[in-house]
Amino acid sequence: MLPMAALSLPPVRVYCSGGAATPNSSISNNNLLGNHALDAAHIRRAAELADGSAGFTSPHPNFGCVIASKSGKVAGEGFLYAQGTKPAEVLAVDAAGDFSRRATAYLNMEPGDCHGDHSAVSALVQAGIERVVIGLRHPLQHLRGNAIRALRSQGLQVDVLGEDLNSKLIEEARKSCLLVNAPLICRAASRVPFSVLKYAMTLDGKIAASSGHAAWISSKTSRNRVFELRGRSDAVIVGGNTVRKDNPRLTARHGGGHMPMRIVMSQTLDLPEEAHLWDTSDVSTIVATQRGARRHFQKHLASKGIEVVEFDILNPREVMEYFHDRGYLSLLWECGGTLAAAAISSGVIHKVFAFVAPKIIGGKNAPSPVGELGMVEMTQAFDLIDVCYEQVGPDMLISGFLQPIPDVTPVIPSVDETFEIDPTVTPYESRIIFFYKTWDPYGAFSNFSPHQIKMPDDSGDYEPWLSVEHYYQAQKFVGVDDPVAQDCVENIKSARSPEEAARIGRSMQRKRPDLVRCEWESVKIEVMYRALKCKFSIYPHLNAMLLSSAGCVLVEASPHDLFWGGGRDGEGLNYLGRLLMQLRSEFLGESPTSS
Ligand SMILES: NC(=O)C1=CN([C@@H]2O[C@H](COP(=O)(O)OP(=O)(O)OC[C@H]3O[C@@H](n4cnc5c(N)ncnc54)[C@H](OP(=O)(O)O)[C@@H]3O)[C@@H](O)[C@H]2O)C=CC1
Ligand SMILES: Nc1c(N[C@@H]2O[C@H](COP(=O)(O)O)[C@@H](O)[C@H]2O)[nH]c(=O)[nH]c1=O
Repeated sequence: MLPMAALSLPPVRVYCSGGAATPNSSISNNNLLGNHALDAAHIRRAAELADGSAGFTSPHPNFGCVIASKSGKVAGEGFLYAQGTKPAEVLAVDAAGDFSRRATAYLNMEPGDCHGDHSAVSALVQAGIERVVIGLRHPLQHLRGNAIRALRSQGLQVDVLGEDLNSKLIEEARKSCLLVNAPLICRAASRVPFSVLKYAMTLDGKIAASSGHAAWISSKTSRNRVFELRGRSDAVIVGGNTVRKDNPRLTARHGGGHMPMRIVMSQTLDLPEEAHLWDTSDVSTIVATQRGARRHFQKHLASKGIEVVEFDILNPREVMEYFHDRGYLSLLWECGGTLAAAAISSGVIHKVFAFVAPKIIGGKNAPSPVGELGMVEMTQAFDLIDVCYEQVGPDMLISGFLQPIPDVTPVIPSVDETFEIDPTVTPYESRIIFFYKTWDPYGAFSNFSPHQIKMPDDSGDYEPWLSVEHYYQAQKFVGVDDPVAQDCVENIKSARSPEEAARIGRSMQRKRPDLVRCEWESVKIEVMYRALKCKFSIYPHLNAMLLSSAGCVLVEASPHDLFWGGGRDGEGLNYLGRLLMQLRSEFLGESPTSS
């Protein structure tokens, strides 16, 4: 896990995703702290907890929860480990047990019950929580205010920082909540993924020698820290020249954690035939290029399993908008100064991590971290915000925001607020319903939504599966007479999140295609249909959501999965959307062909 200094929070480490607090918790003496101080301290702790899965799972909205008894003592804690795992609130009330009665729950962020099952809200209500203190309203428009309203309607007192509670201490606590979900907030407001530019430079401001040699400027300790930063990202990006000069791997070698994808931006596509990035056995690579660039080389990359995405104009903003639509939350730029300058100029970089090594290399033509920005006076320089200084081994790490974390309150009104402004606006009604990420409206249509299903095994006994994705991925290897395939089924089954299940299934399929059952291509649609039918039969609220979409075309907005998804420009087959529509017709008693 990345030390909390990366978020400017106190350096508290969290090792488990749920658990009872130690009896001599430091936040226990109500007499010493005023009410605001106590609220602020517990909210800060919830924010620390929320960061607990960083580096272990792919980036997702971060939730932490602290349950404190009347005396102010911590009775239970929890955090969301991964998308699709138990909500922080459920873990915390479980850990607190009977101490939850009449207790106060502290949440760094309003729960985003995106699947209509309100499990976080229900857990708090059923546990007998009396008061809920919330650090931040949910930044996503379609979720903002829903849980707060639901809790209040159940008679719980809800205090939101900055609305119901105001003071300097509260403001500081709220800041920790903003920091721990900065990627989500920045993404929601700017419609591009949260982007961090990271570089290592010498004391005289060079990122390589004049020859282009750069290994290594920063110390091993700093480079280990970079592995952790990579583990917190959906993808790492470099420019074509860094591939040519460094032949990087860009993997997160921090020990069993989340592995980001690799993205190369190259206009010319004049890239080496062989490169570490073309080895996709552990993690995939996407090359973003100019439309029409070196088609034969595109074919060469495709033959190695590299996805090539063509852009009419290859600039950082277009590329970032594309990856936003593809669901990416957080990206790490590890490019040289040329691409870094283009990215800063187009306003897509939110944060900078600069490792400064106490070395001098000199060199008139040695590259620097940021190329031409067109500024002529020092007064034009960008001032970083919320700057942190930290010594890492012999190096100094300076980090800060290039843009302030947006205040989502006035920018993104809730659905209710929108409706109050313009009653003709019905945000959920459109002829086509796109769904993709589970936190999107209609995210429950995704196979990654955390809804357990029960499916019959070979002998007809019903077995539980944590999600449709778990079941679907495992079916690829079921019945194959090889211990590796059988292990893989078990690993998928016990994967903690749908994303992890997908990663295990896809990577095994890529590495060992011989272990995939031979009839898979002809049965996979049927497998998916049965799993979906179970999911939408056993959860009444999902069934209602599906039926409420009658009349709308359902499209899984996956730009890269051209079989189950709709593709970037509608070129995908959208089999997931089709199956859901078929199922909807079946539930409505219409003939499946009518949809
Ligand atoms: N110390 C450190 O932290 C780091 C050091 N380095 C060092 O930096 C040097 C490379 O620096 P640099 O040449 O700046 O490398 P970049 O990573 O910035 O690559 C530049 C390339 O990015 C591609 N590109 C795609 N779109 C754009 C765009 N819109 N604007 C600009 N470029 C675009 C082009 O590739 P194409 O030509 O293929 O079309 C361009 O040549 C190497 O010596 C490397 O070792 C690199 C990264 C980090
Ligand atoms: N030289 C340099 C860095 N360079 C960055 O790291 C990449 C190499 O990554 P990998 O192949 O995974 O080890 C390289 O292409 C460039 O993006 N990073 C640092 O933290 N410190 C350093 O001194």
